Amino acid sequence: MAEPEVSDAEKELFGGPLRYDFGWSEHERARLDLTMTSALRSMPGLVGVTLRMAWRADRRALLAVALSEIGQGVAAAVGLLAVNAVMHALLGSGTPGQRLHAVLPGLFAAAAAAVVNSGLAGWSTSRAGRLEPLVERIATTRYLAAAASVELEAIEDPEFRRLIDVAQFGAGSARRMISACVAALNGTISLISTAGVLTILHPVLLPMLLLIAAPRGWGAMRVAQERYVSVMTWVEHVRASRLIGNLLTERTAAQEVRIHAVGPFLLSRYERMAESAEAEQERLAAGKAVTEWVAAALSGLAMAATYAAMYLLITSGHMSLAVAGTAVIAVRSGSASLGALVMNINQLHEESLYVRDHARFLDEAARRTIPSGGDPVPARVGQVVLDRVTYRYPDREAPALDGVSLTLPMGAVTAVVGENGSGKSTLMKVLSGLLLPQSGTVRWGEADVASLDRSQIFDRVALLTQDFQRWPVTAALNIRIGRPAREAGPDDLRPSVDYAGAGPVVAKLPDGLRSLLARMFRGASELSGGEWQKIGLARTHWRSSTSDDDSVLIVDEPTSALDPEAEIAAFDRIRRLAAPDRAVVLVTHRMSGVRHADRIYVLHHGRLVEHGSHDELMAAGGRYASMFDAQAAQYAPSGTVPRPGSPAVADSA
Ligand SMILES: Nc1ncnc2c1ncn2[C@@H]1O[C@H](COP(=O)(O)OP(=O)(O)OP(=O)(O)O)[C@@H](O)[C@H]1O
Repeated sequence: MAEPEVSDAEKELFGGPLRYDFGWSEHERARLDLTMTSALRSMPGLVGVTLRMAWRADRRALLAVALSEIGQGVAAAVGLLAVNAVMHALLGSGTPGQRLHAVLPGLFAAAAAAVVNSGLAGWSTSRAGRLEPLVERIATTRYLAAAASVELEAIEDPEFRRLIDVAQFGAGSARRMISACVAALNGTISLISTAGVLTILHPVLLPMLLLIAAPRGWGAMRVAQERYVSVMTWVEHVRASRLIGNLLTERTAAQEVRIHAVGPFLLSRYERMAESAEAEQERLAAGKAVTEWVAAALSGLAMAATYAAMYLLITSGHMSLAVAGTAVIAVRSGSASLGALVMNINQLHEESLYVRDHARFLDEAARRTIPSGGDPVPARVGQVVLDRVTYRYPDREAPALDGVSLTLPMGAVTAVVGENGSGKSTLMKVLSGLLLPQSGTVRWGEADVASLDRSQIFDRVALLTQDFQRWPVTAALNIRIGRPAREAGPDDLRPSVDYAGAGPVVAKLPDGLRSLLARMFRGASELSGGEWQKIGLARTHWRSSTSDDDSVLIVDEPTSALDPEAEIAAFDRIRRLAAPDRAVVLVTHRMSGVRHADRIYVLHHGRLVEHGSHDELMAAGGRYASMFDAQAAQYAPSGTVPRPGSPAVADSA
């Protein structure tokens, strides 16, 4: 496929034409295979998939739709035959009065057929209107449930993530497939009935009908294909300009947009990118106009040939005037049905690509779902032990954790330190059961996590990470959501609020704990990063305080947004969370926060290189001691630390 001529703005911004790595762009390629025959061949399978989904959703509604569509086809055929009777009566022998009288039964039959037809169409619309949202809801619920229940490893796997992206369009497509199916069924049945009536009237009329409709079908296919080619080549570029446009309105970019004058810069690039996309739209519209004109001309020629043939048949006495009159009406409605049918098959094919992705995602998600069942976790375990644990991310060469062994006794505070990328967060994911090690074991007491019920492991872990979820709900629910199944009113949550030092934060909110913390909604409040961390700490307290069994509390960089005083208080609070039935694990770069831990482990390139108490590690003078000293030096009296940019720094560089 030729690379489109994109604007120079895109080259400047992205270093060349943009290509998104999204699975759904595969479809744009697949759509190009769309030919009349392939679309027709795949039709029964596609209809089957959709019908099965609709059958499971509401079989009565589905049967109603099918019956009403078949009924409409029959009514249309009866209508045509009635028209034929009217024609015969009108053009038959007798006085005008007798002929008018003879017309009446046919007219009544045609009117009755039209009334029945519109009644059935209404019934079909109302039942399809019930099926469509139902099918969409079922498909969406399945998608969301599957996505929420897969292993974390699947969520972090780029391939699977792509499948999640692609499959999200499946539910909407399933809904649209219902209406496309109903329309296709309607088109097929009315075509069959028209074809049947035409064949009864005269055998030559059916091929004539096909000849009239074929150019229009060809035109519809060609316009659709042209559009697909264009979508495929332009989808990334259109999105690129939208991306730039969105940046101008985004809150996160707002400050730089104004102060660095990024606004006018991006706006001019947006305009240039949009202009090149508009030129493509114009080209497409011109092509469409030509194709449609050619199709209409060919169809017109076929129509003229049909009328000429009918003229010859009438003049040679092979066709009556009445049959010819009915045939004119039947040919017009038949060619319209055929054109619509082509469009519907086209749409069915397009939507089915996304429905298939949805099905593929569900299969893959089922394969990667966190297994249910397993042995129960004993209420008392005494300690959690990692024994020579190794974990490597699927898309990485080097292991993130390499033969790590450590023990977390209940009642103790264990700290894990190490430079960026040393494996601390990965260690926490393994510890919490989110990731299973590729070798080595994690044991709760004597039991290996691999044989335990994972949902029970999760139930025993409380997690507070630096990027903990800021849920767009009320402050109370933001705390209660630490254990959402447990009902709690403001009074129940008060100890957690007090524990986290979040009292003043809540007091400032317009409606206390009932205040909504979701900026996008009217009347909602906004918290600062540090205030959110206090809410997070309260949530962790709520979760920990609602468990009686031995558990592990993991806190990963909990104080990064806190001011120095709040940080000291937070570390103190976290230490106090250690209890006879709780092991606390603290991950942080703030060395002052770890010095009081019972035991400190130092990670380096995925390996544990040192462990001991603060005093032992300082005395050993190794990596921990140098990390501690480096941070302590930041707070040394001025003059002993060179200022950035000073000659001393420049000289030593
Ligand atoms: N989802 C992932 N997929 C692939 N590699 C990952 C993933 N998460 C982390 N890694 C890699 O694994 C290694 C350990 O990362 P990890 O996040 O555990 O380090 P960390 O010690 O917590 O770092 P930091 O202090 O910066 O938070 C790093 O090399 C990182 O790039």
